[in-house]
Amino acid sequence: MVKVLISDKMSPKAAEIFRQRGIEVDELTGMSPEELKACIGNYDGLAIRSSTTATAEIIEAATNLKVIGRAGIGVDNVDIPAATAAGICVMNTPFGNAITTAEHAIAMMFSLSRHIPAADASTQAGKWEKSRFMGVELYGKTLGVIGCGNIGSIVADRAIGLKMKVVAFDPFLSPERAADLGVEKVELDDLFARADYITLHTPITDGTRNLINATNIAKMKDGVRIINCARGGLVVEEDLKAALESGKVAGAAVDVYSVEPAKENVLFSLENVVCTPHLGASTTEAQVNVAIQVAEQMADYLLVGSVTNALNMPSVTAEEAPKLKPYMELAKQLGSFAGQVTESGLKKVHVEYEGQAAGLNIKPLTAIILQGLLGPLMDSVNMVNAPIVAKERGIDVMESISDKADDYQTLIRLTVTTEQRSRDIAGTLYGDKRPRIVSIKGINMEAELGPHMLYVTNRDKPGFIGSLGSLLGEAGVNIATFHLGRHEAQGEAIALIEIDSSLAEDTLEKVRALPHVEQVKPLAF
Ligand SMILES: NC(=O)c1ccc[n+]([C@@H]2O[C@H](COP(=O)([O-])OP(=O)(O)OC[C@H]3O[C@@H](n4cnc5c(N)ncnc54)[C@H](O)[C@@H]3O)[C@@H](O)[C@H]2O)c1
Ligand SMILES: O=C(O)[C@H](O)COP(=O)(O)O
Repeated sequence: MVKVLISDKMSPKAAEIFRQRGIEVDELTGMSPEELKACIGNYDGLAIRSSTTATAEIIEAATNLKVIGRAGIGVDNVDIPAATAAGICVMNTPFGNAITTAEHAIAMMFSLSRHIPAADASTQAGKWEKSRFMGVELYGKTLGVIGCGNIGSIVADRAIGLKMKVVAFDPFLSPERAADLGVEKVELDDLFARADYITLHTPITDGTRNLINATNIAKMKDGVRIINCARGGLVVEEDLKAALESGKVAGAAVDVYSVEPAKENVLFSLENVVCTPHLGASTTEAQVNVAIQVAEQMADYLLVGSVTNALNMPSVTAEEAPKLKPYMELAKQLGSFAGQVTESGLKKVHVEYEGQAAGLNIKPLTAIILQGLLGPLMDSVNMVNAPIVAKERGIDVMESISDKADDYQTLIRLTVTTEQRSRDIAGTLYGDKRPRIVSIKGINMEAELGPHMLYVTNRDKPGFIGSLGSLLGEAGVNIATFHLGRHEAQGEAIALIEIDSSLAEDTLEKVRALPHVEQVKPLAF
């Protein structure tokens, strides 16, 4: 039975959905990394929020893991390259908590402007410090949004509703989208120079880490207020502390920290700082949204093979998954066949999808062809990492589609170019949806591949088939099917033979020694 571990506190909806879909669920929250490492090998899926860190070490121990689902947006707590290398799909729920987080940023902006947390504490302590908590209006102020994606654009929309002027810096924000949102797209230094409030909504990347540092703070307006509901690592906390103490920055509202859980932090106890414990996504609505979404996505992946919101593999809808299934098998066979007969450095791979195959979602099919192709040549290649491995090895991968498939309704043709030669193999599916190989090196044949195959290329001469049959018979090897093809009489010919057991090395040598034989390869599928 498929098993999933929920290792962070999540709406009960997630476990409910897994169980409804016939998946066994354990909810073990608050585990130490050692405890997680000890048990992760039992699970096919891992559902997390931000408290669990899926390190390379955890992933190495996750010998059965197929999917990590993040009930939320940020995946900086998952070692995606390690997951990819291990063939584990990593998915998140990119929209489920966006409104909630944007609302938190707006709430933080108000809290900061009107000192609400400090005023609340003071008032409830019996003081009546009316003059201590003089605030500022948001009306007419300029808000600088850094990162204008899902959350940043909702923040911008709400701020425009509050009659603020919004300027945004985001290298991927198109002028059209900026116009639609009603924001002014600006360069970063311009934003620093103009904003009364700055709110951060980028992921943490090499380009955004430590973005709010002493140098950039110096470019900001005196009395600027900064809101961070994205990731702690965007801010050099010591630099922000110094700027808050000097008054350069009038206030900061902080939901996320460089180290979490933040039991202590240099920003704590400063008069003009408002802090929340990573609450951006913590509303009933958002948590139900992300829990339902992550459980459905993970269950779909584990049970149906559909892929939604994955960060390291192509998407496959639930509707596409059953249609793709037999093609996946065909793609795997084509790739694996080519990989097993390829002996020198791969330079180029061309996959042609013809007829009905041309109408499919071809990305996952190409990925599985590459897995089959590279698998016999290198360790640890899987459908998730195969396209990356191919790119890293400098293998040029080309895909093309054509409505026409000559004699077939549907066809996939794989052409592999090595340092020495080009080889092609094509396959189809008939009504029974079982893959058939219909051409190898341009020689037509029709073969189903079994677990043990023998691939022989030879000159087409009388007597060859008999002597091969006798040799296998004498070696006690039973022939299940025998497929032949040739270019022309006496020309290049191919025999593809399914045998009931693998061949011993000495038998293989005898086959190689038969007259007119050019190449002999045992193949396993
Ligand atoms: N506090 C919370 O609880 C909470 C909740 C949800 C999300 N988040 C954080 O918020 C971040 C943003 O979420 P989102 O859904 O809006 O993501 P998103 O991917 O929709 O938007 C991020 C935007 O940042 C932009 N960007 C990337 N590099 C940039 C750079 N160097 N400078 C400026 N912009 C840059 C991207 O182009 C993109 O438009 C997430 O990565 C996550 O870490 C925090
Ligand atoms: O990236 C996110 O979705 C937020 O940081 C929310 O994190 P959480 O699920 O731990 O609240």
